[in-house]
Amino acid sequence: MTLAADAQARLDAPVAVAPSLYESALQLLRLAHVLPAALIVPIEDQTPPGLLTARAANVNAFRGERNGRLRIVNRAPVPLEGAPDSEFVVFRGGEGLRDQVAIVIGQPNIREPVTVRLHSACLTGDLFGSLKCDCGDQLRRAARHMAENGGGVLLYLDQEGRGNGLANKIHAYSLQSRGFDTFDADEILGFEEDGRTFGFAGEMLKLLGVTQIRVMTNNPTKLSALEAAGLVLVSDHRIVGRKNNHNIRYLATKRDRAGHLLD
Ligand SMILES: Nc1nc2c(ncn2[C@@H]2O[C@H](COP(=O)(O)OP(=O)(O)OP(=O)(O)O)[C@@H](O)[C@H]2O)c(=O)[nH]1
Ligand SMILES: [Zn+2]
Repeated sequence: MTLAADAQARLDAPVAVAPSLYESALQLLRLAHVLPAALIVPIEDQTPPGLLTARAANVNAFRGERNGRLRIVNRAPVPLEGAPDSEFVVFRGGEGLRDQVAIVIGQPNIREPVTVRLHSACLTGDLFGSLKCDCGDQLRRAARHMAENGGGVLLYLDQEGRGNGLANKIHAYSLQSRGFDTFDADEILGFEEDGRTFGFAGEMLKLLGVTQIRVMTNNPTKLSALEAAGLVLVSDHRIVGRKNNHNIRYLATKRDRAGHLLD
């Protein structure tokens, strides 16, 4: 909490390896999209009445377990501008019980390699065209590319703010307005460099019958996660948004610190 309240405090803050129980507590808070700051109070005897309890092992296993429970709950055609032959497929039962969406654009042949994009939600960029990132351009360009090139599957993942949630992303933006870069701002708030996982996205593709993929991304972590989920990666290609004065540092930071394949 001190670190979040005073960004400068991190410079000489003592750092120690956290015991695994503490890590589980932080993981629980991250899953709940609140600041990962926990007050640890040992309980001597019995658990006081009225206190919710969760086992550390269950918290640690939560993400992996939930992937196996994903299922399609609804699907319907939704014509999109530039991609009129589109269908929204909603999945439920995964991580955090959040609904996830696959948009099937055109009529991709699922027996052949299918063009796919895993797009992490970005309210500011996707909906309002924020100039701070490249998300809105990437989303629309991916949909258009699929519509014009034999179709594809666009996974719109409920991972706002690289999985930290909207409130924490805007908190991070307030730190960025004081000069911190995108990853340092998250670190000050107590988040990992990038806490997203993509295994469940692989499960979504498999539930749609997709086995071979051409992936539109600059993020190598997405490629390895999809391969680890059992999909055959046939090719990948870059998907870029327009550069401007507001996002140029963000794009360079992703390239230099997170290995994104951006020139
Ligand atoms: N925490 C945090 N999240 C951000 C920030 N800017 C954008 N995001 C989120 O980052 C996610 C997109 O991640 P990016 O790093 O832009 O791209 P990517 O998904 O890793 O890779 P691509 O497939 O190449 O687009 C979205 O969920 C955005 O809401 C930021 O400064 N802080
Ligand atoms: Zn964005």
